[in-house]
Amino acid sequence: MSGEKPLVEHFKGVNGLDKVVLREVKGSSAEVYLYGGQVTSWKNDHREELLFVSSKAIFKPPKAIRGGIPICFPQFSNNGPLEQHGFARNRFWSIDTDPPPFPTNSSNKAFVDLILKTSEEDLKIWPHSYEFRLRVTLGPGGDLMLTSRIRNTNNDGKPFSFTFAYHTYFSVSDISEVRVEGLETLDYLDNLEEKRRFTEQGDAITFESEVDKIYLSTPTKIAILDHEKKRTFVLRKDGLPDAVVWNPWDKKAKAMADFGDDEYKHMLCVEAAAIEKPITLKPGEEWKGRLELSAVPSSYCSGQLDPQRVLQG
Ligand SMILES: O=P(O)(O)OC[C@H]1O[C@H](O)[C@H](O)[C@@H](O)[C@@H]1O
Repeated sequence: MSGEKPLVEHFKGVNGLDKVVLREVKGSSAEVYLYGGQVTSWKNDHREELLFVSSKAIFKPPKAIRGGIPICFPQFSNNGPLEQHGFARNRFWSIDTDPPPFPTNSSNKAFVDLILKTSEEDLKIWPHSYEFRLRVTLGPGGDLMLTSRIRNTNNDGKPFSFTFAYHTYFSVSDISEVRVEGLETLDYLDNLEEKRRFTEQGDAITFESEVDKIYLSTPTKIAILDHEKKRTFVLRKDGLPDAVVWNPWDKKAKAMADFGDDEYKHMLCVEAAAIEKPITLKPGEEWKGRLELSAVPSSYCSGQLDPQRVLQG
């Protein structure tokens, strides 16, 4: 081991906030802030950043960090009485030193376990006792995997319900060069049309204006093709039937204090989520939601390959 960097290291990040850095021998890495339990960086083995974080992101409570992978829990968006996207993204998580075992691939050695639990303060706004365990793993090939395990620990016998999203901000070369595959022909709720339900028409999804849609009952695999970068992100998910696609475009970008005016050109959110049908847990029950991201150089970005093969392969 001498001379080799450890796979998991603890550092102070922006504003002295604690962060954990995961590395793999070939050079890929990931960073996780305890604030928000939020992944803020994922780099491939060429050390290229794959996630978008705004240059104006505010790393300071109570503001959530703008970019990376914020966790929306126990409420997605404004679909309920809580603050937008719930409170998990602006709470301090802890390192989970003794996580209950769950099946994993033994070749995955770069991982960190975080935990968020009920606090006296949060009981006032969401009167439920829970344990939220998050494992972030960087695979030997540079894949990024997030597993959330949420348990109802109420001792008053009461169930609780929640909605959830991994609000992933992908870094893209130019939004007008990007195509999303896997959501064609699906039904979606349009947040820009009072959450009315529509059916997606036509081919793969491309971008030329603001978009804020919740696609329903989506396949487990979605691809984001970046023609200019010749890179494809493949998103695989489990336990998360919905997928949000969001780009604020120019006007909304200008209205956000923690987002640069032109940054909308270089990001796209595709969010594995459970929104339409909230998850309900009885005391003692646990829910699991998994997201797996990979970034592959894409010769098939040229459109020469059948996208169905890409999605099913
Ligand atoms: O500004 P935030 O609270 O982080 O939300 C950013 C965006 O998140 C999701 O994608 C929602 O669908 C959007 O409606 C919202 O604007």
